[in-house]
Amino acid sequence: MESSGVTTWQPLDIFSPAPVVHKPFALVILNQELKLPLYLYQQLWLNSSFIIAADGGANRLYHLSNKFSALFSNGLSPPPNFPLNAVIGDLDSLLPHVRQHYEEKGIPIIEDEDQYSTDFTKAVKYIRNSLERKDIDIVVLGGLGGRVDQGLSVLHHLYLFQESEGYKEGRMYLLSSEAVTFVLKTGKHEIKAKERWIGIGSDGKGIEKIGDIAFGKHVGILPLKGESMITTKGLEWDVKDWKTVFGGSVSTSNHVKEEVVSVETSEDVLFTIDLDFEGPGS
Ligand SMILES: Nc1ncnc2c1ncn2[C@@H]1O[C@H](COP(=O)(O)OP(=O)(O)OP(=O)(O)O)[C@@H](O)[C@H]1O
Ligand SMILES: Cc1ncc(C[n+]2csc(CCO)c2C)c(N)n1
Repeated sequence: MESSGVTTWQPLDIFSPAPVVHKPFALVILNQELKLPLYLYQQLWLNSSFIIAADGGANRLYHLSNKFSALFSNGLSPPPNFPLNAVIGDLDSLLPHVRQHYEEKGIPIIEDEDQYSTDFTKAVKYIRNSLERKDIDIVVLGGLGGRVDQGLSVLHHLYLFQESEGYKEGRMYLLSSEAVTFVLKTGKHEIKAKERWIGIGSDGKGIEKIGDIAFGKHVGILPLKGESMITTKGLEWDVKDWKTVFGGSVSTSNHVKEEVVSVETSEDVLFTIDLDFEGPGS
């Protein structure tokens, strides 16, 4: 979505029951607790076309499926189904019974012993190496909580995996239960920052329930590689030709003011905005 040199973003569209800007995306499941409500996972699965677990990420998905299936034990509506296309990694975290479960379903378990790349990067490369998915957008389920080296490695690769101009390799979104984070490359960006979706899900009692997902008000814009000059519009503390650099100034805990936030940046920066949701199944 690029018009007149402006890259537009509508990140919450990944949860939309009728996505307007997103084609089906790939999901990568990291080995981090899956804490969103059920209806949001259902919508993410409906909106995605390829789902890869990075090693122990498969344990998390297995646990999620079991947790929600338990809610559906009265048989009034079918339990949620979270299909998986492959598990990849050095497989030191994949639990034996989880491995057996997915093997019995015929899901490929791909062992890659490389000790110079993480299981997250193995998963992303696996997606990018498949011809028909080489430029698909990727939503990464996992966050920056947990191990600091892993979190920073994910951020580092969010940058490395999107090196070409114009997001030619596809865009990547890091999705935790708290926030959506993505890389703004050099240039002008407009981000729809006040969206809200009404999600429809089931609670296992045969009743369709409704939950809401929206962005919260908190925004951070952080330099990724050296210093960057940024100009923003639509935030409570807007800046103009402002130098951001670690060791100098960074914009954290800023607040969204307008429907659309615009950011112009001289170098790639990270944009993060928090999530606000309610509804059944969490
Ligand atoms: N404690 C953690 N904190 C943050 N992220 C994590 C953590 N553990 C795993 N991840 C993410 O999930 C991916 C899959 O995790 P995995 O189950 O393979 O754990 P690992 O063996 O410690 O990871 P790796 O082999 O990639 O170093 C990792 O590559 C990483 O991106
Ligand atoms: C300088 C350097 N530091 C750390 C590692 C270790 N390492 C990096 S990624 C990875 C895979 C984890 O599944 C491992 C073990 C290395 N090879 N080289």
